[in-house]
Amino acid sequence: MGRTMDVQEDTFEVPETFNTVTELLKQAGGCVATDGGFATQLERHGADINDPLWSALCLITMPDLIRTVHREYLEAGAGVISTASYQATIQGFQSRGLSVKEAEDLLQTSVRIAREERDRFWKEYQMKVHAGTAQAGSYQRALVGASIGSYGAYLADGSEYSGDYGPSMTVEKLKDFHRRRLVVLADAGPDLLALETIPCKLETQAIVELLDEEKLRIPAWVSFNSKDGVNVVSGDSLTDCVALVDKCTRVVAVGINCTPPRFILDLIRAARKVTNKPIVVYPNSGEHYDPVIKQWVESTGITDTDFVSYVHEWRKAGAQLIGGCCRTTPNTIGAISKTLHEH
Ligand code: MET
Ligand SMILES: [Zn+2]
Repeated sequence: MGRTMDVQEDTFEVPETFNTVTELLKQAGGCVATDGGFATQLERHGADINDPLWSALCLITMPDLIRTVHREYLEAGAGVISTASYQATIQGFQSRGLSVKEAEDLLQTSVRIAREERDRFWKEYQMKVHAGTAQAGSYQRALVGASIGSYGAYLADGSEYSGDYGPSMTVEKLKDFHRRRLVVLADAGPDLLALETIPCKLETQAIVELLDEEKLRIPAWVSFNSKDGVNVVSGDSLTDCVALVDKCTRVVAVGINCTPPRFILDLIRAARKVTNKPIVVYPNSGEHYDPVIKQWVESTGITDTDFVSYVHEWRKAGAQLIGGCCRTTPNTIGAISKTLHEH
């Protein structure tokens, strides 16, 4: 009898663990699943987020649903979960009549909820392993990535898919836009800052300068989107953007998100030429987002099975963190996670 079956939850000691991407990848054998479409899954549960705050609206209206979605992705095998803060900005909350303090509290709440769900899930899993009802190694303790959308996501006018911020935009203005949110989210104690759907070089420059200027203790990943498999959506060169990020020691992974799966392989290969940092890819389902009607146009996308058939190629080309973005679900992530465990 090597195991005690009757451990009490309140006395169970969760083993010491890690919180870096490097350790996570080591534990996972070199490649790990991330989560999938967060806003997508809120909508599948019936949340109406057709709103400038998008998924961040649920921080005000349905925090319990945010917990549920995190939980679903953890159960599916996500080794990184991203918070509900993608489109949560102090400016955006203020325009809804909230004070700066209330807005900052909501940003912190997004991290707190994700951490709590991660800790709860991990503790329950450890107890099951201890009791012999779950296999060790089926899950890694997930990292919490504080999601930070681009300036275009805040504008909620589709410019996160065009990268067109107009001729008067500058690096300084973009730094001013991002600065306080980055600091508040980093102070809330996520494992990393997940800068996502970055559409142009100007914003990339702003981000890397800001990460260094603010000397944030929390590392970051920076992820771009593309609509042609060569450049980021603004038309700026992906390799230029990745090379900028590569120089920043606070960046622990770089990648591609919210981009059709068919473009991902070429983008990984291009990125690999200019960085040795771990590559993260979390494509959307391949469906097309129409910013005018603010809807994803169905029937252009691929199924979860098709999606998974790409995973080996992506891994072989150097992707080490693989998940999904808009229109992917816990099913997609479950399938990716299963495939990664088989190899
Ligand atoms: C427009 S990309 C959205 C990324 C965000 N993490 C989400 O899945 O909701
Ligand atoms: Zn997306």
